[in-house]
Amino acid sequence: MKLAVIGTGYVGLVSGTCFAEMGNTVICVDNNPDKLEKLNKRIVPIYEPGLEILFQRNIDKKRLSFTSDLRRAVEESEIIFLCLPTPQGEDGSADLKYVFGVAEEIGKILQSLPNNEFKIIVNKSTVPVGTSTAVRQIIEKYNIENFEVVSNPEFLREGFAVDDFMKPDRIVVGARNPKAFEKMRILYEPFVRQGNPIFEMDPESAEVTKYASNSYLAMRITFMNELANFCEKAGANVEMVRKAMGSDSRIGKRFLFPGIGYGGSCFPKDVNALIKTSEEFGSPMKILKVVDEVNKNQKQLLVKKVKEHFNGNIEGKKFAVWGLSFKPNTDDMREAPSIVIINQLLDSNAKVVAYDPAAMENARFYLGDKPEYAQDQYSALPDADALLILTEWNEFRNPDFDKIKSLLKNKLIFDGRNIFDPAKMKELGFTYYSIGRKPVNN
Ligand SMILES: NC(=O)C1=CN([C@@H]2O[C@H](COP(=O)(O)OP(=O)(O)OC[C@H]3O[C@@H](n4cnc5c(N)ncnc54)[C@H](O)[C@@H]3O)[C@@H](O)[C@H]2O)C=CC1
Ligand SMILES: O=C(O)[C@H]1O[C@H](OP(=O)(O)OP(=O)(O)OC[C@H]2O[C@@H](n3ccc(=O)[nH]c3=O)[C@H](O)[C@@H]2O)[C@H](O)[C@@H](O)[C@@H]1O
Repeated sequence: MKLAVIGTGYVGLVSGTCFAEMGNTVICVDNNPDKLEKLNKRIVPIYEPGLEILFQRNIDKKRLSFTSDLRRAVEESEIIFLCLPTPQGEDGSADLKYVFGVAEEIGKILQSLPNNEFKIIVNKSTVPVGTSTAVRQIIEKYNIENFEVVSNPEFLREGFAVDDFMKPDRIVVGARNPKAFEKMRILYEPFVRQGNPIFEMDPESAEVTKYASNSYLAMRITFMNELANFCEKAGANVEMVRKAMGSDSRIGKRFLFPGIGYGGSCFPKDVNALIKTSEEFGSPMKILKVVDEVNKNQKQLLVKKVKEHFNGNIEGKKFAVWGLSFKPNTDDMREAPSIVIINQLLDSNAKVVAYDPAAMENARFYLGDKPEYAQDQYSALPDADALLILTEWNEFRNPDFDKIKSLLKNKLIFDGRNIFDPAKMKELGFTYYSIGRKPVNN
């Protein structure tokens, strides 16, 4: 099939590349000249494991190309995917200016085209209920009839985006037109060969499914974060509780890891957007307000522990930070807990030397040159008063503890991701704070 992908970010680039991998011809459009320059020089502008090889192969095969020319992309494609940003607006709701702006442009383009071929405009961005209808109305203003707007929310996770896209747990397609359902079925069948379902529904249900899934996962993490804080006070070990809880098949093992609050470009904004839309429809989801509030507090927790350890004064202290991205296997810094934590440390006149395997360039955008950036994990340590672990990159899991001990000023670790075993830390002589477990004092 001939496809266009409008917006070549985390979702657009992965979707476009994976569609091309299945033999489709995909034109990706972006209006960011720097990004386009990189893409056209065959440079993947994001860190996403497994993407590079598919990206290069499909460019070689001439199935994947990049342009700023929206008109050509729309003209040459039967299905047009919108993978545009839907950031949080000032009042918490999703800002739809990118989606509506491109819908207007598509309307104008379709109106000016000589032929009147059936086009499917697929919204893959995360958008509030009713957006597909609004997009339809925008395009209809240009007297276009032979088209359908489909809602096809995306569920990929950064860091696993290629795997998630190639083998999705499920595909959700919201539409009203049987021809559109059929085209979408044909497009997605190669991705669900194992028998995972394609759920066909109305666009409103599809739009709500996306917010429901993200908010539910955010709620689950938040439950575990509150539970962890309680466990710590009550002398229980949240890691033991988590494993035993998760073994109940009704609960499941995944997404029960407590930490320093969920971050990323989606959970925080999507929870807020659902709070806002549910209020607008007069059916407020009160539980999500608590989720958002608890999550904001959780991001403050580690610095609270640090300050308590140093009797409230960390002025002039130096902290080594391992991990900046909002989670491992990505360079994405959007809403990363590290931003809150490092700013708190700096505001208290402490020094920070940080290292991340992939996110240091993006971190500079959010944190500037206020923290120092180290070349590798160990060069962040010399003379630091403590080590803070903010992202659970695999390479931090089994470090050279002797080296850590020799480089740090104090044998002191604050672990925001529970990557070490407290008993081992005791044995190694560290003072060790983690989440939802008793501190280890040495
Ligand atoms: N990042 C993720 O893991 C996931 C994101 N989503 C949703 O997908 C949507 C996109 O998210 P991301 O890919 O993370 O955003 P992103 O910010 O990485 O990418 C968006 C791209 O759209 C481009 N763009 C903006 N206006 C444009 C225009 N008028 N014409 C052409 N290109 C334009 C930007 O330059 C950027 O490259 C959001 O609604 C998000 O909530 C859904 C599932 C997963
Ligand atoms: O809509 C989106 O953008 C995507 O949002 C999340 O994906 P992502 O933000 O890439 O990352 P997650 O793996 O979900 O992690 C989100 C945050 O929750 C935290 N988290 C995750 C799991 C857990 O058990 N505990 C926990 O604190 C992570 O550290 C991270 O800060 C969803 O998992 C995807 O299904 C969805 O498509």
